[in-house]
Amino acid sequence: MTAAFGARLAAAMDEHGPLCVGIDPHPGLLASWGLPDDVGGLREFALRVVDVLGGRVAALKPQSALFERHGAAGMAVLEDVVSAARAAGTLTIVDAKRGDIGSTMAGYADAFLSDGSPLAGDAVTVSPYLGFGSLSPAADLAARTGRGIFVLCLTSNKEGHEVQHAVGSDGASVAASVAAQAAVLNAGADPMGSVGLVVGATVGDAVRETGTDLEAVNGPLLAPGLGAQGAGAAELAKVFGAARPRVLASTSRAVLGAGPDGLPDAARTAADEARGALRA
Ligand SMILES: O=c1ccn([C@@H]2O[C@H](COP(=O)(O)O)[C@@H](O)[C@H]2O)c(=O)[nH]1
Repeated sequence: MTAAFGARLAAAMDEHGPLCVGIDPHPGLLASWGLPDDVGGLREFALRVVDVLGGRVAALKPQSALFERHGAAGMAVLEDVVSAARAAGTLTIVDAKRGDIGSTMAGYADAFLSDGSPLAGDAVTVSPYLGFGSLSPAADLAARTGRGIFVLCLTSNKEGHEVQHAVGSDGASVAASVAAQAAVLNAGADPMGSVGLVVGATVGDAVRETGTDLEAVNGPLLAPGLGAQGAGAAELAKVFGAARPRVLASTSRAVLGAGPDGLPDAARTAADEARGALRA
């Protein structure tokens, strides 16, 4: 039986440091790598990232949107990325941000979390804005297959504020409520559970302002926003406070922009910065 995602991610972070590199094949990045913005360019770019960084970072995070924009052939490349990363022994978090009513969520869960699905990496990002309970099919299937989910909690974009800081009739903010429900699913897991949260490194004081208890979550905290979105080591340390040991810092364009030859150094520097910032 495969070990639970939380345990596998904790081991990968111990071995490689707390860095996840996003595979975001933006048209501008393809151009800067001298590649065409077509499915051939996409394939070369994405598989090169896996080839160079596989076995060097805790996780890779392919951004589904940038594969989907190439249609079915782009999705086939995403499947190849997941498979190549698995062969390299590197965890993948497919950043697809899926969320729907429970019956449809079961379909997304099958696609991204079931054994034998070519799109199933080790974890997938999901959106709780149809209600946290609507994610149950994904949380249940992830638990059964040793995979994980990352639930959007405090996203790195400024527009997330209007939804995530809103306060419900119980007096709790939406973000705090998402975190509390993740904590229930992770209760008792050791070294940590497989239900993670997405909390941007750019969110400033939002954790405190929303009363979100990240320490209680007992799951991984995926922190995008480093580099291209403006956050650095200082922001990372400040946002997460005492929850730092469970943070998986994530960066895409800032590392990918170094080009294929510069990738190893850029990833190493980013990993060192994240490790320094998150050392408790
Ligand atoms: O709150 C969130 C959730 C997800 N993301 C994703 O992470 C990467 C960030 O890319 P950069 O190039 O490092 O800015 C991208 O795929 C986003 O969709 C996020 O940024 N914020």
